[in-house]
Parts: sequence; C-alpha cells; structure tokens
Amino acid sequence: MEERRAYMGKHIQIFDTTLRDGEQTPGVSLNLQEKYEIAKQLAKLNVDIIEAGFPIASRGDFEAVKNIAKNVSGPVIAGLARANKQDIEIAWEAVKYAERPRIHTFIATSDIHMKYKLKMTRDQVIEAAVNAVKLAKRFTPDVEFSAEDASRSDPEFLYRIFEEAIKAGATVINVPDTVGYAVPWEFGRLIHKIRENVPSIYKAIISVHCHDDLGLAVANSLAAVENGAQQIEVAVNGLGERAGNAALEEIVMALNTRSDFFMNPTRIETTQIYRTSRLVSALTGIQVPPNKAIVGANAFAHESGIHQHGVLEEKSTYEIMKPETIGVSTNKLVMGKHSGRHAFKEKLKEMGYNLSDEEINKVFQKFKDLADKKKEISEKDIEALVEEEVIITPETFKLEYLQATSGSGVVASAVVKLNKMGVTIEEAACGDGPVDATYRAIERACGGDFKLVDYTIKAVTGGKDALGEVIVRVEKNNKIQIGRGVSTDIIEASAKAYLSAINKIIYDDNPYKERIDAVQ
Ligand SMILES: CC(=O)SCCNC(=O)CCNC(=O)[C@H](O)C(C)(C)COP(=O)(O)OP(=O)(O)OC[C@H]1O[C@@H](n2cnc3c(N)ncnc32)[C@H](O)[C@@H]1OP(=O)(O)O
Ligand SMILES: CC(C)C(=O)C(=O)O
Repeated sequence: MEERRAYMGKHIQIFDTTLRDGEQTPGVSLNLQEKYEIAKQLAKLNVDIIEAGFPIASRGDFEAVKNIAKNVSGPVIAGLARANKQDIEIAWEAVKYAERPRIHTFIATSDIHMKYKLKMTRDQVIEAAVNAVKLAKRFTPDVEFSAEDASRSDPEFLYRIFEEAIKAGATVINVPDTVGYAVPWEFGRLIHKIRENVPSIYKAIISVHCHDDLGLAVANSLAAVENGAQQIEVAVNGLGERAGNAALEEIVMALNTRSDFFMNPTRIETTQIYRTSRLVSALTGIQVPPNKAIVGANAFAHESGIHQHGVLEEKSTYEIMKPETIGVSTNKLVMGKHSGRHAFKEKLKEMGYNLSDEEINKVFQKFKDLADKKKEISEKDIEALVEEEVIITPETFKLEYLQATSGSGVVASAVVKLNKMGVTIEEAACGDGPVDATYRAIERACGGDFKLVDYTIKAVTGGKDALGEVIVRVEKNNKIQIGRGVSTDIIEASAKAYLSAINKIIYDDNPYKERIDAVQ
C-alpha cells in the first residue's frame, strides 16, 4: 500500500509498439500507408509514445517511421536502434521530424545473450550502452535505454548498467522480459530492487516490456506498475514476436476497471480501443479470437440462461465493464435501405468515426449497395465498409466484373474483367471450385507469378445475408502481402481480397512508390 501511495497521481504512460514489435509477428508486414493509418489511429487513442519502427531494418521501415514522424502529431515518436553508431544515426534521421522525437536504444544484458549472441564481455556491453546513449543524447533529450533479456540478467549487473545509462543521459530505463520467462511476483520484485539499487533512478522513468510466452505479459506488467513502473510497452491485440507483447487493451482496461487498486490512470481515450483493434486486425490479417479479453466478439456476450437472467435484471451482475467504454456501441438505431445521408452521418459520428465528406460519400454509396442486398445493416457491417473504403491501397487492378459458376459434377469456371488504368482486361479459367477458378482467372489477367499462401473467411455478422470477410496472404518473390475483401457474395469478397494483395505487391515493387506516397 505504501508503495502505491508513493506513485498516486502520476499517470501511467502507454508506449505502443504495434508498429515495431507488433510487426515482428510472424506473417505480418505493413506498408507505409498501412503504418500511417495505424499511427493516426494510435494518436486518436491518445497513446503517449508510438514506437514507429526500427529504421535501420529496411528502407521501407525508415520511410514509414519518417512519414509518421512528419505527419502524426500528439504522441512522442520513437525509433529503435541497436547500441551502435549507424543504427542511432539512422533512427535519428527518421524520427527527427517529430514534434517530440525519441531514440530507443538497446543491448542485451543476460549472460546467455552476451556470451552466445553478442560475444561481448560485461564491460564491453556497458561501454556500448553508454556510448549509444551519449550519441543519442546529442540528437534528442528523450532517450530510452533497454536492457534486452533483463529478467534473465544478473540483477547486480543490471543495476550497474542502468546507473551508467542514466548518467550518460537516458531518461527512460526499460526492463524487458524479452522471452516471457518472468512470473509476476518475481518481476514486481525486480522493479522494486532496481528502484532500491540504482542510485540515479529518480532521474529516469522505469518502463517495462513484457512478452507473453507463458501468458503472463499483462500480469507481469501490472506487477511492475504496483512496484513503481510508470511506462508500459504494449501492442494492440497483443501482437508481437512469438506469443506477442502485453495487449494494450488488456493493460488499459485493467488499470481503468480496477482504478480502486491501481491508483495511476492512463491518458488513453478508451472509446477508441475497439476501433483500433479492428483496424490493426484488418491491416495485419491477424484475426482476433472470439474469446480474446476486451476486444473479442464474445467479450460482452452472455450465453447461458443464469447469466442472461442476471444481466437482464442488472448488467453489473455479470459485466465488469461497459461495452461503450471501449467504443462498442449498444445503440439500436436501425440502419437500412431507407436511411438517408443525415442519419448515416450521425451513425458514423455516434460510432466514433471522424471521416471527411468525401469518405462519408464513398461509404454511403457502399452502404446503399449493401442495403439493397441486406435487410438490416448492423454496426459491424458499417465498420467493415468503413475499413474497406478508408484503408487505401494504390489500385493498379480494379475488379469490374466477375462471374463464377460451380456445382456438383460441374467443373468450376470463372470470368473476370479487371480495369488496369482505364484498360479492360478479360480472362477466364477453370479451377478446383469457384474461388480457385476466380483466382486463376485473376492471375492470368494480372500476368504475375502470385502464390496464395493462406485464405480465411468469416461472416461479419450472423444470418444468410451476412457480409463475408476474406483475408488472404499472397506471396511473390518471397515477399508476402495481406489482402482483405468484404461482400455479401463470398466469391466476390475472395476476388477483392486477392486483388488487394496483388495490388500491394505491385505497389511494393514499384520503383516510383516513394513519389506516389508523396503525392497521396
Ligand atoms: C528483442 C527484440 O525484439 S530486438 C528487435 C528485433 N527486431 C529485428 O531484428 C527486426 C529487424 N532486424 C533486421 O532487419 C536485421 O536483423 C538488422 C538490419 C537489424 C541487422 O541485420 P544484419 O546486419 O544482417 O545482422 P543480423 O540480424 O544477422 O545479426 C545481428 C547483429 O547485430 C548484433 N546485435 C544484436 N543486438 C545488438 C545490439 N542491441 N546492439 C549492438 N549490436 C547488436 C549481433 O551481435 C549481430 O552482430 P554481427 O553481425 O556482428 O554478428
Ligand atoms: C528491444 C526490446 C525492448 C525488445 O523488444 C525486447 O527485449 O523484447
């Protein structure tokens, strides 16, 4: 209790690493535009820090971080760098455009990592850390130092390196549980001991970065908060290397819901949580499991009679959070074929979307098309339409026409017409089912060597007339892109998803893409 009182009133900083560690999720690769869309949404969510990427990793990552630093205001924009000159200089070149740039430099401190990976002695690691922090400090006052694999490091060595890093100018000291090995009591104690044994710790903020290998990332982060950590590194939907990072939504809602226990609030605009989760899922292609805490489809669903009875009498019997708090609206304003532009605009506003008139018009048109096919349009349908319209991928090929036929004892066939910058290309193919036939016809029309590596389909809502959402992964020359398509017709949704991935591949291969991005 004494511990907690000491930190009362200070807000917990949310450091979002969806665009860096989150992108390390196997199978995830985001392009410049997608990273920008996510960063803008993270700014609406009001995270304190966006770790926008690892600029040395690739030209694409460098450009994406630079673009976010230039165009996203509000949060601190951080770039990751190993403890060496080139990484730090390049990270600075990318983040320097931000209102408040941060360089985040790291080096491993566990004996295992130092001996086998870095092949450096303890003294050499301290020297590299100090030099890195000093160099970063020449560029920006905001420097974070991470001791990779801290939870498996010798604590005495950890105290020493943290003290040296703070003396060199680090303003944030990050304690990663890199391999998700710690358990909450142990991790909380480690944070407590760091506060006790690092004499200059009062000059820096203690941060934690927990991985979920044992399913303890959130519990460990909260144990750290209990012991004085003031910054938590998280990723939306718990994305990240291997089993992922502490999930932003779980950390924020644990601190928010149990504010009687955790006295430090966050500055997160919780009503943007659900939308952020949807956007990240749509762009990364990583679906949120239905039973996922906070943002899963079942998170606020009550299936059994006793629970339903309780909730009908008094919601708090079985609900510890209100769905509206995370931006899931329970408003029953029915939208359908006869709804007009005003009501639609109002609905979008009520759902928390802040779209331009041009975007509203585009989504309204799609809404009307859908209303012709579907009696009642739910908020989930509207979400799917907004995501499709607002997430822009430069389109080389547009679907103009599709006809697919199939049946038992019949060879499936498909005819597609694609529009390539004003020119119509028509192709037909047979296949093993209508989706396969459609994909073969599309491949012929696009003329590329594309390989479908993954295909998933789900219904956005229930019912026969539900929108189907298809997510595909398509590979060309060892590069994978994710495509997404929605339609009441699942063959059309499949075609749209395939084409969106192909368009991204073509865009990614385009030597002039930086100019295209600059114009957009
Ligand atoms: C715990 C984390 O999540 S850390 C972030 C991990 N993320 C990534 O690795 C994604 C991006 N990575 C990449 O694109 C590449 O690994 C790069 C560009 C960073 C480096 O690529 P390469 O130069 O080909 O090196 P490679 O990845 O094979 O090996 C890493 C090198 O960095 C060194 N290294 C690793 N961490 C650090 C560090 N924190 N500080 C200094 N050097 C380091 C390794 O010892 C190794 O050095 P060596 O080449 O002299 O043997
Ligand atoms: C770079 C550091 C913070 C990291 O990602 C880890 O240790 O997991």
